[in-house]
Amino acid sequence: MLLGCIADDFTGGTDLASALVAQGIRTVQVIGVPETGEEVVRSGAEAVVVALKTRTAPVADAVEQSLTALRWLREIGCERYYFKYCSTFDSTPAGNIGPVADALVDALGMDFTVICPALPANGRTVRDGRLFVDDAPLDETSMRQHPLTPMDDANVVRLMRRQTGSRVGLVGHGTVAQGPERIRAEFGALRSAGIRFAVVDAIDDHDLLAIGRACADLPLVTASSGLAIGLAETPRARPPHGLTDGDPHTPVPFGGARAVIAGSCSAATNAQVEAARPVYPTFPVDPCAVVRGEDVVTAALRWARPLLADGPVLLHATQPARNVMAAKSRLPDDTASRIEDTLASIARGLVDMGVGRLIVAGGETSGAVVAALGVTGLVIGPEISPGVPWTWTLGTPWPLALALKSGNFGSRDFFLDAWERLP
Ligand SMILES: Nc1ncnc2c1ncn2[C@@H]1O[C@H](COP(=O)(O)OP(=O)(O)O)[C@@H](O)[C@H]1O
Ligand SMILES: O=C(O)[C@@H](O)C(=O)COP(=O)(O)O
Repeated sequence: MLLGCIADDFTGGTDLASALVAQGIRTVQVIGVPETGEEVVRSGAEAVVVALKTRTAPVADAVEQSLTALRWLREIGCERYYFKYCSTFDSTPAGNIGPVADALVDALGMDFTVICPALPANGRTVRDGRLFVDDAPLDETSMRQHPLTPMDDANVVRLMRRQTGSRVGLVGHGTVAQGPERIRAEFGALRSAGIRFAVVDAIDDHDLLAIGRACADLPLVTASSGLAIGLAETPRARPPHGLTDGDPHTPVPFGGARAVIAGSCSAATNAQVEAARPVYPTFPVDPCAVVRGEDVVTAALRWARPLLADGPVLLHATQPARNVMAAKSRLPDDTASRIEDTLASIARGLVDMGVGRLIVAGGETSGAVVAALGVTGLVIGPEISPGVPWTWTLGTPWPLALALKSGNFGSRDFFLDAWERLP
């Protein structure tokens, strides 16, 4: 059975695709909705991830794009669906998780599904409906100061209730710990009581396996990538592989110069920039210069050109989240998207100058960069750290090695060590 996945951003897409590949599921990731499904069907994929950039889009736009993706996935023969959002439930005050989940449930003629953001591999757990990052409630982490999706509440039930008129319930850990049959019975009880969305507690992968089994009859689940471990009917012992492994068309990245572009202001990316700054030549992209309309792209590329032959370069707009919040009232509303455009143009210029191995930090930033590079699909390669694989690009004149890193993923030395995972 073909599993059709809709991811609300591009780093989230590679996170999910990598988790599915690790389950032995042949997975392909496409960027946006392709014109035709022929190539995907021919590839023999068992799962398809459609990566959208809908997390911070206006609600109606996010809903429409997600429904278009669902229609396409149905056309190519999918029978089960997975709406992937962030393990820190990143959303704007108006949505988009609730409205998109409602629209997908309606379109599939369902009346019930799960809300399961837990991702224990990266420290995200849900206890009594509250989302924790390691031991801190979500609203006490740097996510409170996120430039686009500040999270001021850790209670996922409440967050969902803000975003949907549908009824939201909770399956607590006491139930989850009793295993799939008990969870399924609780789903039945909630459903009979008119609950449409059940937020499900999960503390570890054992819980996610049980929840995955309990979801076996649901045509749609909504979750972070965590639930992927519970979805393989029988987890296979195959070694992890990408879509085209063993296929004569497997793209081979040509190598080329190395660069890191960081547009995330999340805590992990700040630490990674700090660790790389003493080691790599570094170009800070100044948000004030961007909003003043200075030609930051030309300046950055002129700076990078003579350095590329000697090793990786780092270009970042990254600043501590508290500084970004403090500057917010002085900068125009479209600052974040102008920075994304700037970083995307820099990425494009770097690739034209011979960069063939590129790390991009930040989900929205990755969306902008991937669009500027004309990438149509990604072949999933080796995992660098949980949720971040190397990928090979499809649709570019030659395959690039691209790592799309979620803002808060990866260890402090990620930018320094990631290259070692490349074949
Ligand atoms: N110094 C800054 N000031 C304001 N916004 C910024 C700054 N640096 C980056 N941004 C914007 O913040 C957003 C970060 O989002 P994203 O790339 O998704 O990172 P993350 O994965 O951490 O959520 C992007 O829109 C980016 O352009
Ligand atoms: O689920 C997750 O945490 C990630 O897959 C993800 O979506 C992170 O988003 P960004 O931090 O915006 O990259």
